[in-house]
Amino acid sequence: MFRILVSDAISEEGLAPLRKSEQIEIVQKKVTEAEDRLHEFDALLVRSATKVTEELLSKMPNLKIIGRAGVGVDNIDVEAATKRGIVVINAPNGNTVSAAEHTFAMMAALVRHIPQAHVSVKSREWNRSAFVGTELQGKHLGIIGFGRIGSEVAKRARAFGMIVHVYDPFLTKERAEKLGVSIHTLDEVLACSDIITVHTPLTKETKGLLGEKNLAKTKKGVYLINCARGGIIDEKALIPFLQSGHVAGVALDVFEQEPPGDHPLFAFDNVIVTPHLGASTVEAQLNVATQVAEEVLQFLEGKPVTSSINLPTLSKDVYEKIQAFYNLAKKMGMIASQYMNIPVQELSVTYAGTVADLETTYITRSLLAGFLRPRVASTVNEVNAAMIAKERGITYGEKFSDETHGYANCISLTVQGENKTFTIKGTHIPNYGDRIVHFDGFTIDFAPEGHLLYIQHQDRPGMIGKVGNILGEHQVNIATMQVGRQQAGGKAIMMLSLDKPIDDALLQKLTEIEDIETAKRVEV
Ligand SMILES: NC(=O)c1ccc[n+]([C@@H]2O[C@H](COP(=O)([O-])OP(=O)(O)OC[C@H]3O[C@@H](n4cnc5c(N)ncnc54)[C@H](O)[C@@H]3O)[C@@H](O)[C@H]2O)c1
Ligand SMILES: O=C(O)[C@H](O)COP(=O)(O)O
Repeated sequence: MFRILVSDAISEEGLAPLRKSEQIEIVQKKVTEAEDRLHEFDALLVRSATKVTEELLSKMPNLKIIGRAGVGVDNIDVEAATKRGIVVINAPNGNTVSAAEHTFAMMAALVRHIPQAHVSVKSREWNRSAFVGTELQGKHLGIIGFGRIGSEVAKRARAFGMIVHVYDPFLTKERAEKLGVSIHTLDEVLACSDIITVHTPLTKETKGLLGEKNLAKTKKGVYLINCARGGIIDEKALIPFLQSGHVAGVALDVFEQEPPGDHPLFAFDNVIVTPHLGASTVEAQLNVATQVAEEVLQFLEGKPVTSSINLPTLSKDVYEKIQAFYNLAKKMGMIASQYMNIPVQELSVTYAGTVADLETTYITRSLLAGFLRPRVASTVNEVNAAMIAKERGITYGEKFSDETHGYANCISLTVQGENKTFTIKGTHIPNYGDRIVHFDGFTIDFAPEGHLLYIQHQDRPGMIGKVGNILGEHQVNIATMQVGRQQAGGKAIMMLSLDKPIDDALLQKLTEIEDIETAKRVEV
């Protein structure tokens, strides 16, 4: 049973595909109300309210995937999740339009004093002169952060006859031209805008972006809007600019602390606020829930997720193309790790032939995960393999070559250990399977699966028989046996596939056969 904890309000209709599956149990509870079952859950679905901390993750040892039904993942300790091999996905575009529309609603409300007029009329006042506003048409709108939402806001601004100025350090000239905006520096946007709206994620760079220094660069009478993340506009720094009238008004949908409680900004009549409603529409919530549900189903079926925060994004057809190599690489990593059971410094993967034209990053991650798995007690997978390798001082890299050794494709792994370098080469033959075709300097041909027994020996008559006899005496059946040698009478190797694993005593017995130099078990 795949157990999912839904700890924030997520659209029931969007979750329907998950509810239909008999393999899935959905529990809708706050994490604080599900303490007794936290250890059971395979998946956790959240919005922005649930804080997915390292501490929470430590209580959820079975967690495999975190689904964020929305964009921002600043409420999730992604690094801690990655370290645990937990994939984090989000719904990057499900609430874009709703957030852009909410931004515009706040903009109109701000410059036309709608909330204040609403309260006044409901208090039986009829004070029309108190709420004279300004038009949006002809005003200069500064957009800081020109991604999905920022660009949707720009479209609406142009429809309102506004002049749009954009600051986004990652915006390419081509995209700016395509979207019909000109790129400005932050200072230019601050200096020329009548209204400034922020649409960046909350990061180290954007936290306090509109703090005292940059607020001082804005036009007197500027209006500010934050429907992105609390803290991008420094709430404390705002106060003197409101007191002096430099800032004519502020619209906040998000806060540094949510809920904000009794906030000093609420003392200002020209600060209008909403409780993080940017994505709170029927449409947005259906979109994000549907997207997350689809991703979780993909994950459950062992297929690649498409909107992962901590994995390379793979489309379905790319995954189908690389899957055979992804599996081969993982097995090669596992074999190399068990064979080279010594500390290693570097893994070098070379791709040749048809595999070289594919998305090899993912294949390499699979190989790395396979290599680390026999060496790490906790979960190791494509999500955390790179982080674990770095922690263990293992570097890895990819190369490409034309040398396929006569195969249509060839993956070559060279492992650099203390005083030992080991190379293994593998190929995938469609409709036949995976083959290891080179092993530690020997040409050989065996399937990388099952209970393998590697033996290095002197090339003498009768060696194979001696090994076979001892295994037979111990009721260990040989499924396949492949041999390789560098030259007659020299060094040689056997790779046997056994019907069951062998114990230490039998392994020791094999190493005692004359002219046998090494015997190693390898489980794939
Ligand atoms: N209020 C809400 O309910 C609501 C709804 C949806 C999204 N959001 C927030 O809005 C943010 C933006 O959402 P999005 O979908 O447009 O994300 P996005 O990733 O598409 O766009 C973010 C943009 O910010 C830019 N950026 C990053 N760092 C910057 C910096 N230092 N200065 C200027 N620009 C910078 C990026 O280049 C990118 O273009 C999200 O991170 C989320 O926190 C809030
Ligand atoms: O980042 C987002 O998607 C928005 O802030 C929406 O957050 P919510 O899902 O808590 O409404």
